[in-house]
Order: sequence, then C-alpha cells, then structure tokens
Amino acid sequence: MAVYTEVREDDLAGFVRGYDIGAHLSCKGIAEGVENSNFLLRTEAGTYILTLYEKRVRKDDLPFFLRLMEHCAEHGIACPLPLKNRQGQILGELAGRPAAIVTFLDGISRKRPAVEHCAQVGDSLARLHNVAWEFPMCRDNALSIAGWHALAATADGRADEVREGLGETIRDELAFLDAAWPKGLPHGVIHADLFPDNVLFLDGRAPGLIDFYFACNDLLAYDLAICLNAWCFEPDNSYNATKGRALISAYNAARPLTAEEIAALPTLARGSALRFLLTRLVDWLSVPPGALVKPHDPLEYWRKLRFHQTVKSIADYGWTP
Ligand SMILES: Nc1ncnc2c1ncn2[C@@H]1O[C@H](COP(=O)(O)OP(=O)(O)O)[C@@H](O)[C@H]1O
Ligand SMILES: N[C@@H](CCOP(=O)(O)O)C(=O)O
Repeated sequence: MAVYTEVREDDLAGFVRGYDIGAHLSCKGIAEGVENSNFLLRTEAGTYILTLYEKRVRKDDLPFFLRLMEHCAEHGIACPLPLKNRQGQILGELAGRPAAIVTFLDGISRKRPAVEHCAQVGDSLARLHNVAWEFPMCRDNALSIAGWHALAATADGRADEVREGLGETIRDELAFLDAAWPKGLPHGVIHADLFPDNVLFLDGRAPGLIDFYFACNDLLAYDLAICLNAWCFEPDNSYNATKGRALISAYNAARPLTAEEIAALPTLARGSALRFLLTRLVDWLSVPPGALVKPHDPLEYWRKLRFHQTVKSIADYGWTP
C-alpha cells in the first residue's frame, strides 16, 4: 500500500484549481510503492500523478528531485515532468504534506525482465547520466559507504535473527569495502534505485523512468552496479550473464566506461548488494506488527553479494571491453 495520507475532496479541488489543468474528475490511490502517497489524478486536461511526500523524504531534498526530473524531461529523457502551478512553483502543500503533480507515463513495469529489457535499461541509464551531467544542483548520497556503517549499526545484534552469521558477513564486507572502495572514478547525478518497478516499458519508445527519490551525486558506475543487481539475477538468484552482457554493453555504447570503472565494477556491485541488503534488513527488523506493508527480502541481496564475492573481473558479468 502506498497511501498514507487521505485527501479531503474540497482540499483536492482547491489544490488542483491552483494549476492550469482544468477541474479534477477523479483521484485514485495507487497501491504500488512504499515511500510516498501516490494518486492517479484525472482532470479535464489529462492524467497525472499526484504525490504527497511522506516522512522518509526530507522536504529540503524535494527541489533537487523535482528540478532533476524537470531537467531530464526537458533534455529528452522519458521521465515525469513536474507541473508548475499558477504561481510558477513545482512544489505545493496538500493535507499538511509537501505535494507535487507530475505527468503520467504510459507503460508497464516488468517483474520478469527479458534480455531486451536489460539492454533498454542499460541504454536509458547511460543517457540519464549524460543528461544529468549538466544538472547544476547537488545532493550527497546518504546511502553510500558512510551510510552503510550507520545502517549496520542500526541492525547491530539483530542481523543473526534473519540468518545466522549475517552480522559477521556484514562486518567483514564493510571492512573489505572500506579498504577497496574506488576513488577518482567519474561521478555525477545518479538515479540510485532503477529497479524493474521503476521502469515503464512501451513498444517502440524508450522506457519511462520514474521514482527519482533516491537520486544523488555519486559514482556513475555505481548506478550501473545497482542495475546489474536489480535486473540480471533470476528468481533462483543465479546470475544471468546474457542479461548482464546486454545491460553493460548498451550502457557502454551510450556512455563508454573508463578502464578504471571496468576494473572497479565487481567492487561496486558488492557495495550495491550490501546497500540493499542493509536497507532491507533494517526495514525487515522494524516492521510494526499489523502494518500494511510487505518488506523486501534482505537475504535476496545476501545471495547476490555472495555471487559478487566470487567475481574476478567484469568478464564474469558476461561482458569484456
Ligand atoms: N509518472 C508516473 N507515471 C505513471 N505511473 C507512475 C508515475 N509515478 C508513479 N507511478 C505509479 O505509482 C507507483 C508508485 O510510485 P513510486 O514513485 O515508485 O512510489 P514510491 O516512491 O512510494 O515507491 C509506481 O509503481 C507506478 O505504478
Ligand atoms: N528498490 C528498493 C526499495 C525502494 O522501493 P521503491 O518502491 O521506492 O523503488 C529495494 O528493492 O530494496
């Protein structure tokens, strides 16, 4: 479920009147998603997404996310465009929450992506990096290596409730990554959460990219590592080298990887696996009893991490320069 805040009809009508999109015709809560309250909003002018930003999103970060979407949409990336209200603002307030209206993207997310979807995502990710390169705002990645230590401390002592020995695995991996994390790689704005549920496919056009609410400044190849983890493993947790080859090669065709990025990819993939293992673990251990939310399985990322620990070079991901 992802409607945390209910909106009163007259408040909604007043909010929509603040935009030049006609009167609202319907507004339905969207079940998918976990972070914010999302509604499918139909007005006399078309279909939109209304988002009310909930507690985990810092209000100060919203201009970064919304301006980034605006920048990318205006530079040819298929992503939501935040609407300006009559005062020219892209961020407003509704039901006591920061709120925005963005354009609706057609398309279907693929729970079981095929090789061609991985290639399209690799291409879209590289294009996003190329376009976001010129975006003038910055946001540090709170979920990079320093943030992983904080997450590990939050879960400290309880990781073994999920799997015996998991606490030690996390400590060892953090020590490895502290020593091995690459320095000096190309960096810029990354999406940081380009999972299959955040990519909408439609035949004959570039896929639509949504959910920019983890976007930040970090290593570009780290974003590629996130996608390798999210797109190239099968439901039995085996790595699919054909998908990996398609994803990396399409990325490389649109933004050629440097020799240093190629050498660092196995370490970046380990870091990315640990990042999602840790956020999922913390969420798993803190689900309030009876909550209407199904936490993601942290052990999926423990299995992916174990695979990356065996990787010697990028060739093991199915691609060679
Ligand atoms: N611009 C958009 N166009 C079409 N569907 C969207 C758009 N934004 C969000 N959605 C729908 O809403 C769902 C939740 O959005 P998302 O941004 O992933 O939420 P959360 O940040 O809470 O996880 C998506 O899975 C998708 O179905
Ligand atoms: N992609 C993350 C969780 C974030 O969820 P989203 O619905 O905001 O994409 C994970 O799988 O752990």
